Amino acid sequence: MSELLQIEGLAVEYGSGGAAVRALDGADLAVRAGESVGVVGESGSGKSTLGAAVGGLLPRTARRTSGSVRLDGADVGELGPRELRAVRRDRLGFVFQEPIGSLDPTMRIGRQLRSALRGRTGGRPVDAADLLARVRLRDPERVARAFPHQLSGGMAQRVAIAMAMAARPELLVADEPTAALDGEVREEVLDLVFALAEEAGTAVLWLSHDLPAVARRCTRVAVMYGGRVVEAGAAADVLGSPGHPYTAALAAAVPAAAARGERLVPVPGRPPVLHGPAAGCAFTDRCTRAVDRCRTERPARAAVPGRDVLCHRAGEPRTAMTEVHR
Ligand SMILES: Nc1ncnc2c1ncn2[C@@H]1O[C@H](COP(=O)(O)OP(=O)(O)OP(=O)(O)O)[C@@H](O)[C@H]1O
Repeated sequence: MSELLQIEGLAVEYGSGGAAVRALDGADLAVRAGESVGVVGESGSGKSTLGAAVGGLLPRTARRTSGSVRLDGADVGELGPRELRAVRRDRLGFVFQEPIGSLDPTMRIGRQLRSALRGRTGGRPVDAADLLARVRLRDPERVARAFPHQLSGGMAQRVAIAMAMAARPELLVADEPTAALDGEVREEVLDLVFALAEEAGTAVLWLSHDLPAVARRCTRVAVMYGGRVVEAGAAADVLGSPGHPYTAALAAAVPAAAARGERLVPVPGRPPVLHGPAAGCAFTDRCTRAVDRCRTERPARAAVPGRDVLCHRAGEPRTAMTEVHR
């Protein structure tokens, strides 16, 4: 399968001068057509910046300092505003944490759907109620007549999903789409996202804090730390036998481990805020396996079968890696 999305060595900084925050520090990620990839990491690891860069949606204060984001081989960063708008309209869909933010408070939902989808349905007229029914909203006619403030969070997110998926995009970027929702609604909304994506053959890039939830729904997982993807591979492999000490720590902190009587071990310390390229591995200060070179030498992709791991010690036996955090 060919890569639909290919991110290579992507570095993005917010602001300028010595105070600039380096949100991405050479991130690599590939997504194939139709597959679902979960990107997990603590707050500040760079997930949202990565997602925004995919659609050329970075704010004005952000600057790409190196690397590339390619969609079917074309560098998104090199596109002019018009081409970029066309890519976003025809090939990409976005769903964010706060659906209300992507809806116009002054316009009824039906009208917003029609206006957002004008020119995106291959000449077919936009049937707002039908689109709303497809995201399993009850009484879609009534929802179409409603204003955004009249909807619950879950309903508004379904509307946002309807907008994002109506043109059957090749790639849906879902940035914590359920973080603001309650447990049951959260699962329903996630079910919906993945069902619609599967039906349309849409690849999903899901940015999340929740490693086990991602492992349940995604074929592949990418773990971010300090603005880099430190481990990527098949979901079951990455969670089942982590190759990076940070992934091992995240996996060990999963509540299911507690249910089995194992001790939960959070990662002591805080993630870094970078003001330039990390000299070595950004996880060094929190890593119980760090050696001298971790501090001074940036880890390159290690040769671990079936996955990409950025760790100087990745070639060592996995059992030793997981024991550390138990
Ligand atoms: N608009 C901005 N201006 C300045 N710094 C920013 C901006 N957006 C993000 N950052 C910084 O960039 C780094 C990466 O943030 P980002 O939001 O991409 O991470 P994240 O993993 O998505 O976090 P969260 O899960 O909290 O959304 C952080 O240090 C953050 O403070």
